[in-house]
Amino acid sequence: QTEIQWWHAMTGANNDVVVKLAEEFNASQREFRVVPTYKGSYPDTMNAGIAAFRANNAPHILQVFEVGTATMMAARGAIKPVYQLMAEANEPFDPKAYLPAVAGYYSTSRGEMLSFPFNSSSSVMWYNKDAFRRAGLNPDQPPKTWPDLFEAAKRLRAAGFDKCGFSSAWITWLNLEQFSVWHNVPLASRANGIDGFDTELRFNSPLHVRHLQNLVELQRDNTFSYSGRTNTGEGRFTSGECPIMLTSSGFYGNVRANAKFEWANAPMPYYPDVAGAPQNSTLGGASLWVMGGKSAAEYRGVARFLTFLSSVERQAKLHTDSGYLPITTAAYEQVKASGFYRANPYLETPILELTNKPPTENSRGLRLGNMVQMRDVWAEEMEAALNGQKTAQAALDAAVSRGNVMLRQFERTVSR
Ligand SMILES: O=P(O)(O)OC[C@H](O)CO
Repeated sequence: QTEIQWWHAMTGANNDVVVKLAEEFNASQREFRVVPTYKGSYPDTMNAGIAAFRANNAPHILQVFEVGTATMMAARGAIKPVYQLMAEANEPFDPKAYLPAVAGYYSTSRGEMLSFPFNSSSSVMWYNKDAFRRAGLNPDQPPKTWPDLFEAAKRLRAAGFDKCGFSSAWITWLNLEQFSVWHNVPLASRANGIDGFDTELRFNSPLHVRHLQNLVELQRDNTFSYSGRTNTGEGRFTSGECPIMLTSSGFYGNVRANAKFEWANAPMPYYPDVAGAPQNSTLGGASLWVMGGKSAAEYRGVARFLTFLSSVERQAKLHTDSGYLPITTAAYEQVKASGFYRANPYLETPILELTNKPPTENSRGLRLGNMVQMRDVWAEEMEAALNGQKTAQAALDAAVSRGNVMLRQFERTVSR
């Protein structure tokens, strides 16, 4: 049997999904064996994959979150483009089968899909309906705007959620990246880097500063409570500590398994005085990158596995089990036709956000080199504001200028 190593970053209910998919594939044929291995958070998994490639012992398949896309795309020798892999192995593969937002994210400007969409998400607002009742808030009318959310969070705090009125996982994803896209303001020039690596960061605008300043002020009495740079703080929602948590739609599996209260989700909030908001959201989650330098037999196995993952039934199930998106049009249509969303409307929230309006230059997506490292710098600066060490303006100015230096470093690396 030829072994196919699959490194991933999924925990809890989503780890179960990954393990089950590998088991099903292994049971469906005898030639190949897919071995999934959890390698830590998204940044850790990506770093482990890159380090292993340098040491000549990369896995065959590496799950990389959306922020690693530009880096992986530029790492030409290190990866085997998926469109090429599938063509060489004579496996059917049609980029047009995917939802346009999904295909666009992982394709070159020539329409070549370089990685395989697996778990695409968008960010939503999860909320605890029981907590809303306790605070005298209508559980069927979640806040739509940031000012409404702040008011609701104050009421929740006063009703006993004194450690956390609301919180956000992935601080930069929700409060800089999706925030910019949702408000149709640039995170960076050149369509957020999609039109070229010669892009400059733009998120120190008055709107961005106002939002961070609001978080800083609300944090003084725990109306807002910081939950870190990745998704490790999400458990504060399921434990009941934070009654509102902004994070991925892919949190669904863990919410369903662990929350002991009635819950729902709703679209991300927006500032109502921003013309055109809400715009549309952009893609989160991850895709599968096939690593370079493997044998023809191994690549045949990888291609077979990707075909296995492409079945409409399997994609529909991945969506309804995990809250990640139905990434193909066929899977979405199948789930819609089954009436599933009538009973589970919260699984459609991220799709409605993504397709809320036709995308603009500011909302097609993001493609920034060195973004994994940049996110740490952005978060560090936001933390400095939240800790009272810097003003919101100074923090975002520093995040932008430090980030621009990293963008120029990346540009020099790719043009070499
Ligand atoms: O929790 P996920 O898998 O939807 O990922 C969230 C963000 O996209 C990470 O950058």
